[in-house]
Order: sequence, then C-alpha cells, then structure tokens
Amino acid sequence: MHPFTTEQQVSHKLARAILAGFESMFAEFLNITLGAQSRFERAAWQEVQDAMRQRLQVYENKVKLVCEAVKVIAYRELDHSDVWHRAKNDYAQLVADHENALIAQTFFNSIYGSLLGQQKIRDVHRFILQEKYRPEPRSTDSILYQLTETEGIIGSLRQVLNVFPLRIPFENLERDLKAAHRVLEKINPELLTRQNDTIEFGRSLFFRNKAAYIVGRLIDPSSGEHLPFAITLLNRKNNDGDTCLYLDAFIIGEEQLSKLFGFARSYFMVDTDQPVRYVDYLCRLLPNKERFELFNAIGFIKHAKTEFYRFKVDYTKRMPGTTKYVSAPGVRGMVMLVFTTPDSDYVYKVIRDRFRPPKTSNRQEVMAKYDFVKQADRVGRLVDTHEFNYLAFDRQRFSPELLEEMTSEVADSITLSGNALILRHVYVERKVTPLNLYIKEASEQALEQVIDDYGTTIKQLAAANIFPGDMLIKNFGVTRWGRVVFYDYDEICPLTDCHFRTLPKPDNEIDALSEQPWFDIGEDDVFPEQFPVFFAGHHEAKKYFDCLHHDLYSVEFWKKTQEVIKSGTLVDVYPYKKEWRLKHFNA
Ligand SMILES: Nc1ncnc2c1ncn2[C@@H]1O[C@H](COP(=O)(O)OP(=O)(O)OP(=O)(O)O)[C@@H](O)[C@H]1O
Repeated sequence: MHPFTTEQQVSHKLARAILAGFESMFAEFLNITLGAQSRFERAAWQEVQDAMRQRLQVYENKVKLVCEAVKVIAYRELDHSDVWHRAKNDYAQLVADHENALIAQTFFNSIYGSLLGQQKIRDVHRFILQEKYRPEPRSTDSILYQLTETEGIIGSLRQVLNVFPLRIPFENLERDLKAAHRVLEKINPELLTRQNDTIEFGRSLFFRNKAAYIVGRLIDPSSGEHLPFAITLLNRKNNDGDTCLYLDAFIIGEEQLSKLFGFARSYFMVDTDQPVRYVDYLCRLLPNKERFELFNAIGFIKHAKTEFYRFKVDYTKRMPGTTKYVSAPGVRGMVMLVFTTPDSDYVYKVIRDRFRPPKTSNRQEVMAKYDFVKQADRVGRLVDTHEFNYLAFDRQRFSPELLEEMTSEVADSITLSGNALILRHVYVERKVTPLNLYIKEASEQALEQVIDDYGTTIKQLAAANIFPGDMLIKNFGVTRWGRVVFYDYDEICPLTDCHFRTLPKPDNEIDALSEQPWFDIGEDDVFPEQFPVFFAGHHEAKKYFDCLHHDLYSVEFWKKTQEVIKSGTLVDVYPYKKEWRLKHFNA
C-alpha cells in the first residue's frame, strides 16, 4: 500500500522544488559575490557596478522560474490551502538544520505569495511570526578569527592584514602602519597603550565600490568591553604601473562603523555562505542597528523584509495605546502620502491616487524612479527604500485625520478589513529630519555646516550620474549623524540625460517682463541659473550656499561633470570622515 495520499505527495514535491530553487538562487547570488575579490584586485570598477545590479535581480528572477515549475508540479492542487500548509511543514523539516534556514524560509514565502496572491497569505502558510521560526542565536566561531594582541595594536594590525591572501601586494605596508599609528595618536591615543586585547574579525572581506573592509572588534579580556573597528583597503597604480594595495583608514568605534553600514549606502558583497551568522555578529558590533538593516547592508534585501515585518509587529505591540500614526512632519508631498509615529525611526510612503499639479507623471513612472534608485550607487546620499505589498496595520493606530486623508487620497492603495488597514503598496524608509525643518532650528555654525553638506550631496550625486530633479531643500533630510541625504525620487534621473542650458537673453521688453517663459523649453532642459529658487524664504541658507557652492549655478559645472561620467570615471566616496584617512598622515 502507498503510504502517501496524492495531496501529501504533491506537498512534499512542492517543498523539494522550492528548496532546490532556493539553493540555486543562493548559488547564483554567491557566485556573483565571490567575484568581488577579483574585481577589486583588477580595479574593474565598471564590473563592480554591473555585478551589483546583476545581484539585485537574482532573487526575483529565480522566484519567477520556480513559480513556473511549481505550477506544473502542483497542477490541480495549486490553490489547495491544506496542500500548501503541509508543504510548509515539510519544507520546515527539510531546512531544519540548513545553515541558511531563515533565508530559505523567506524564499518559500516569496513563492507562495507570488503564486497565490499576497491577499490570501495567512501565517499558517508562511514563515514569519510563529515563535518557532524566529531566529535563534548561534555560534559565530566559524566565521571569525581571533588573535591576541602581543605587539601592541599596530603590530596586531600587521598580523590581521597578513591573514588575507590578496593577489596584489601592499605598496608600502610599513608606511601605512606608521600612518595608522599617527592617526590613533591623534584620535584615540589610549588604544596605543593597550596590551593583551583580543582582536576578533570576520574571515570574509566586505567589498563595496572601490574598497575592501576587514570588520571586527577589539575585546578587553578583563572587562569584556569591546570596540568595533573596520580596516579599509584600497588600491592604486604605483610608479611602475602595477596595481598595489594601501591602507586608507583604520576606523574605530560604534558610531564610525554605524556610518559605514548606513542606510544611504550600497550593499556590501561579503563572500560567505554563512550570511546569517555574519548578521548575528554585526548585531553584536552594532547593537543600535536592527537585524533587517544588517541583512540589507549585506545584500539580502528580500529576507530583510521578513525581518522588518517581525520588527514592525513587535514594535507596534510595544507602542503605548495612545501613540498613533500621523502625517510625517514637513511639507506634504504632491505625489506621496507619508506617515509615521512620532517615536518611530521609519516613515511609510504611499503613492497618491492622483498627483497634484504641476506633477504630470503617473504611478508606474514613480515606481520606475524608485526602482532606479534601488539599482543605483547611492553614494551615501540616497535613502534606501523597502518596497512592500500588502503590509497590514492596526486601523485603530491611525489618527482620525490621517485615516480620513488616506481614505480620500490613497484609496487605491488601501484595503480596510475589520480592524486591519492593509497597504497594497508602500515604501518604507528610514526617517530623517527634513532639511527645511532642520535649518529653522539650526545655530549659525550648524546652518553653515549643513548647507555645505547639502551642496556636497548634490555634487556627489552628480558625480555618481544622479540628478535629483527637484532640489528644493524640503526634499532633503538630515540623518542623526548630521549628514544630508535626498529622499524625493519622483523626478530623479541619470545626470547624463539632462540638457543643461543658460537662460536665453530677452531681446524685447515684453519678453523681459513676462512671468511665463517666453522661450521653448525641452523636457530634459535644466537651467542652473534658476537654482537659487531652491532657497525661497531661506536667505541665510542661500548666503552660505552662494559662498560655498556657487559653481552649481553654472552650466559649465554640470557639463563638465557629464563629460567626466561619459569618460568612464567612477567617483571616489569615502564613508568615513577625512580625519580617519591615513593619507593625511603619510610622512
Ligand atoms: N525619509 C523621510 N524621513 C522623514 N520625512 C520624510 C521622508 N520622506 C519623506 N518625508 C516627508 O514627507 C514629505 C513628502 O515626501 P516626498 O518628498 O518623498 O513626497 P513627494 O510627493 O515626492 O514630494 P514632492 O511633492 O516634492 O514631489 C517630505 O516633504 C517630508 O516632509
């Protein structure tokens, strides 16, 4: 007698097919990641950009393929709830001892969600909230090296660097170590006197853009206190034309490391098949970062969404009953309805059903712009977005004003069902202080600093071939570290698509006095001379900008930047302060 019913057999096949799909997805993701070292050694920066984009596609492409296979396997039973319930249990058993069970479970959720429509999703069919599917702490020994500091911190630094067998030699390691000594003397002299600390660091390098990082911590064995660090390796050609390594920075402390893992930066490539353990470890180094932020930082953006959902549910449970979702502070968007709670670190952005004039784009175009940002090198200046479909909220948690606005402005994106308000489509972003609000409260010194950084942001984005489109200061925000970032993406585009022009001179009085443009303006035309309008009503801010970034008003600046981009030059952006860069201390 056959031990299985047809339905049981189908469930088991589904579980196996999805697991095979997951393994194949993971292998592709890993293969691209494993190439990071060679791309770094060859200084193949264009390939670095291409690989980053390619890796972002792997998950969704694989989900599509597996869905097709699953449709064939499931056949008549495709929408049988109990078949999927059993498939989930079978899958749970198959991945019980899997190194990356957590990510594999997310993959199952993605397949189920894609095939059955997110609306049908219930917890019995996916791995999210049940306690038994929550992450358990595991040992991180297998991903770490430990050394005991016997020759002082600089000697240990030499030992750490020798652990990684890169194909290119150091240009002059002793010079760099001396420079590191001088930096520490200035920034943290106490560290130079420490003895017998344990130095612990990840076995895998973290690659991003043109850099490779060693990430770890110094542990004081007597007190158990620890201090996270990152070592930055860069490369360049020496006088003989050979590509050589050099140490660019030895960054120490949680604040510095936190900036390195900031939400406006691109994703790291960490060549490991144990990413979950890396996240567990990074959580130890950066206790102020959430798990989903760290999964995101190393490129597991789909699994980061599962972790975000857990975080959101737990956070909401802890929220006092009186705390409500309200409109985000700042100027209301014409395209986006944005809400948050006063204490939350995140905002939710929903595309409005109708855009207010003068906006002329549509939902698809806006989504394409947000997608463009996801694929771009965000150079630490574009806030990362997490796109969700069918994200559920407790309706009681919305303030009456917001609920009213939502039912009239984003009715196409919400479903009200009992106590739940389900957002069919929403972007989640890290909350920052809108620049227009920040400058109202800023001291003279803070104002000068932030306006300087606003100009630098525009320049860094330009160098990375990104034109924000709408550069009004209300569209920029300030992070808790005082960095300016951009968050309004509906007019963003590649800089090389823009046509920069000088304003034509009127040759008669009627034209000169006209309030409307009297000359033809193409869709891609941009007139930098008009940029001072971004400061409408902020005279002090404009004064600093005029002084520090006057070049942004000239067509020459923009055209020159376009030429540099077209020549294939990729911008250098350092995710740490100048003071930490050793080059300033080289003798
Ligand atoms: N990440 C964020 N952190 C804090 N506030 C934000 C964030 N994103 C948006 N906001 C707030 O929501 C408002 C509208 O957001 P956003 O600029 O993205 O919408 P929009 O409709 O595209 O705007 P616009 O009408 O300028 O095109 C902002 O002015 C700001 O006050």
